[in-house]
Amino acid sequence: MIAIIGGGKMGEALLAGLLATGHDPAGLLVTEPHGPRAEELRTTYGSTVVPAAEAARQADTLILAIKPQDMVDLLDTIAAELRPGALVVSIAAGITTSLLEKHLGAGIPVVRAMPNTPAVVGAGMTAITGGVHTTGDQLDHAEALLRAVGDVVRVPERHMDTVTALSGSGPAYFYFIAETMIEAGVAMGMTRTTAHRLVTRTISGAATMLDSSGEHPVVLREAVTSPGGTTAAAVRELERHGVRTAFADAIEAARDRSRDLSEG
Ligand SMILES: NC(=O)C1=CN([C@@H]2O[C@H](COP(=O)(O)OP(=O)(O)OC[C@H]3O[C@@H](n4cnc5c(N)ncnc54)[C@H](OP(=O)(O)O)[C@@H]3O)[C@@H](O)[C@H]2O)C=CC1
Ligand SMILES: O=C(O)[C@@H]1CCC=N1
Repeated sequence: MIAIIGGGKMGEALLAGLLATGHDPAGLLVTEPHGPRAEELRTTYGSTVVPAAEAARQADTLILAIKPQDMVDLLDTIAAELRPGALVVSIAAGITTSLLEKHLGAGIPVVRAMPNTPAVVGAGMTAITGGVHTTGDQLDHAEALLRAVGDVVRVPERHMDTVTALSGSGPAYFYFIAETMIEAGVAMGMTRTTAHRLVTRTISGAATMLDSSGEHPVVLREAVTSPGGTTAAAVRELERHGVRTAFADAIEAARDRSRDLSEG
């Protein structure tokens, strides 16, 4: 039995992704304290919604998908209820394996994972790292579970805050770019529907090409940049406005915020 504790944005993305890839709804429990939200998850996914302590008593694998700020209270609630041998996977930004271990008690195997919302369409990117009591088989199990909703990499824990800044928050940066490009098209007189289609397909086409070609993005960008042409004019404006530095600073800020979250 798998329990997803926290039926918010990311908990739902994992739930939807696992169900879409053939997980039996009867083998999935959800914990969600907010009544209307719990009802929505019941009706949309046929989920069984139970309190956290009950989920801990029943599940072999618990996925903790609550806010980092709520984590310590939840760990203290479930610690005494866990089934022997249960694996606890936290997807909370900034929450370290040592904090999980400290509150869950001696010997509990934990995995710190950082997924992203494209998991909902099976195109997630997740990084995982194990705690001191986690065996290779348990890490394999967590990887197999998350692989159902996308790609998975293993990283040393010291990189998890950087992962959070790159791929955890990453989809938001692309939605921000998409939003900005669509608005630019609308400002130039194009219909919102057409601008949306042009931008969406351009982003997904560029991402597919980047992924499948294995080329460095600079090579692909140069292929778009005709001498004396439109792209060169656009890129010069991006550089003039410091967009490269803005991205680097934004990603560092996300990394630093992830570090802060482990301090409560
Ligand atoms: N959103 C994203 O793209 C990603 C998020 N994450 C991580 O996932 C976690 C959840 O984020 P997100 O889904 O965005 O946040 P949300 O606020 O959408 O979801 C959190 C959910 O957990 C519920 N909750 C709060 N306390 C408990 C509890 N004790 N037991 C069970 N459920 C509880 C909340 O209910 P209520 O609102 O009533 O408090 C809410 O529905 C965070 O730790 C975040 O760092 C990781 C990767 C990507
Ligand atoms: O914004 C956040 O804190 C979470 C973690 C990564 C993506 N969303």
